[in-house]
Amino acid sequence: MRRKKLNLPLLLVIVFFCVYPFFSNFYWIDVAFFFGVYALLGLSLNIVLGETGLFDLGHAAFYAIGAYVTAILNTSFGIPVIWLLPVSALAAGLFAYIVTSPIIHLRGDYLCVVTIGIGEIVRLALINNPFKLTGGPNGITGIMRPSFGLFAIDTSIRFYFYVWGILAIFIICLIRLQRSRIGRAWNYLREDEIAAEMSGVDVRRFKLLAFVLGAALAGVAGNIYASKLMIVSPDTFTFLESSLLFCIVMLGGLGSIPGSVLGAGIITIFPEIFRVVANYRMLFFGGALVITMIFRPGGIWPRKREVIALQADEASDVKEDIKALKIIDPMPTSNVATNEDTSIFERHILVTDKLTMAFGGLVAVKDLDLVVGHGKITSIIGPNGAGKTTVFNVVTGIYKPVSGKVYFEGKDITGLKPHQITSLGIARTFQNIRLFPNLTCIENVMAGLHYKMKSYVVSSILRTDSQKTEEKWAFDTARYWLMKVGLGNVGNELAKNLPYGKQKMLELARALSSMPRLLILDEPSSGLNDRETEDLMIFLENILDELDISILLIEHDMNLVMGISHWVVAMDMGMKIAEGKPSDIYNHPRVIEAYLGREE
Ligand SMILES: Nc1ncnc2c1ncn2[C@@H]1O[C@H](COP(=O)(O)OP(=O)(O)OP(=O)(O)O)[C@@H](O)[C@H]1O
Repeated sequence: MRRKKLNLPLLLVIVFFCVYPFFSNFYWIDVAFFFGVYALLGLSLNIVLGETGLFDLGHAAFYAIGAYVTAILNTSFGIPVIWLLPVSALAAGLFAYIVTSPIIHLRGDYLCVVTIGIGEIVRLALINNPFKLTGGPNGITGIMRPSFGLFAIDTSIRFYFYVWGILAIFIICLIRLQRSRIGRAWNYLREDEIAAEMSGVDVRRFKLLAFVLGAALAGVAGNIYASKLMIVSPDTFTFLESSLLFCIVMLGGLGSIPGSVLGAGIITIFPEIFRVVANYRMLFFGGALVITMIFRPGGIWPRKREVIALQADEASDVKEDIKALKIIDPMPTSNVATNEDTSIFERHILVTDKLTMAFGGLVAVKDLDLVVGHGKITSIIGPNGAGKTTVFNVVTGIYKPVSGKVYFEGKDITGLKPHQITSLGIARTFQNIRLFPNLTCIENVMAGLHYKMKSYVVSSILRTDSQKTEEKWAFDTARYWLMKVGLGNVGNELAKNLPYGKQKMLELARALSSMPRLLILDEPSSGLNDRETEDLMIFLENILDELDISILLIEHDMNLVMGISHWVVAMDMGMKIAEGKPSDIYNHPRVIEAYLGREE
């Protein structure tokens, strides 16, 4: 799948870093050591801020936890610093889990403010020393140096290789995570949380994972820092430190591993070169950040999406038989109740019972009884504001209904989260396309396969055989669906670069890739020209024949509705006003009245 070739620039960089300390003085070796520590910190924040898009301006708190756990356990209990490396990571990760769990639903500036608060609480706790553990404002001294048996890390050169060795290991791990289901899930939710959730990504879980892993890595940096300086004090873990880490990621490039390392280099080396004006360094970084944001909004070294070989000759081994793509089809686990009365549920894949949804005083959907037949196309029509999209949002779990029930294949799915509903076999598209614009088309389609995949952190880092098989399956399946919707030749293109009509088809491919049994389409033909709409009609009829699928759609294009629907439901002001075969609904007086108004 991936072309492997010798990366000469990378090789030269590695050689340079290996020989650098032998041609440098102690001062500059120590600068390079701190460069390494900041690179670790930058990469740790990059997981949260860059990959996942979560604004964390209190990251120094996790760094502090790692440093203080090392300092306390080493000075009080004599536990060797090297053993405390994983302990610091665990402690910082656990702390992150505890403090971010209650606030993980927050976004943007709200999250930013709360993380600043977390950073300040930790710093003040270290100063106030409530449990007489942290040494108050003076901190803790006398931390031992790390050692591997008799080999002590006690010189500048050894510390240099120690930190860069650990950094190299983490970079490899992070690259592997980036190219796995986990990295993609982080990117999906950074791009569009609702679309990610609707594609089957458990958004809360992956946000927490980003915080925990980011904090654990910062904890490792804290341990290394404490063992080098042999002292820790609260002045190191200030809001300014968190802002510097923020600068590293923003300057380097969001989500870019080399960018974070480069950003760390800028933050550590520049103040040393311009020591005379060191007092103005924050001014410099602020200015640099503003200039970068204006001229290179993606950062100095933005992340390039991986280009995966998609040659036509490779396409021949993709099986046309869709059933063959169900290689991994885990039975979705669900704890939903099964309704005993099976008669209506045998004939209909989706049933809503007296569904009501209100926004404040506005009742958008009222007592709606809706059924969608197995293997049929059911359309909902109605004037603007009739409540059609709200029905979709309730069925797919984006909104919780005020009252009423939603049954899918006889199971009560009311109130389940969108990703749980997706994993049960419902997929949807949105009225205003919701793609992951900065990801490639193939990555967009792979989102639909996320919930069927099992690999997690360890298997992704170790690249186990099952993880590689799963990745290949996801890639082949996504490529199949891209070809199926006529986008086989744009797999590596960023979704945002596609014309509107193709974006619609890409969204459809993403929904279909999850192999849903119910496909929900919100105005699929809006923005398409006549030719494209006709192609869409043929496509929908074909997939209905080919797949074991039912379709529910909202549409304003009456030619499409009347042309392909088996059943039409008309809504007005949140209520069902008529339903029946397309020919019955077309001339139905209540429907005409809803669209055109009552004749005086
Ligand atoms: N999140 C929300 N908050 C408040 N009001 C909402 C929200 N979503 C929808 N509404 C209101 O609910 C009513 C129904 O909206 P809905 O989008 O479901 O209609 P629709 O039939 O899909 O219309 P259209 O064809 O224009 O998309 C409208 O009055 C709308 O303003």
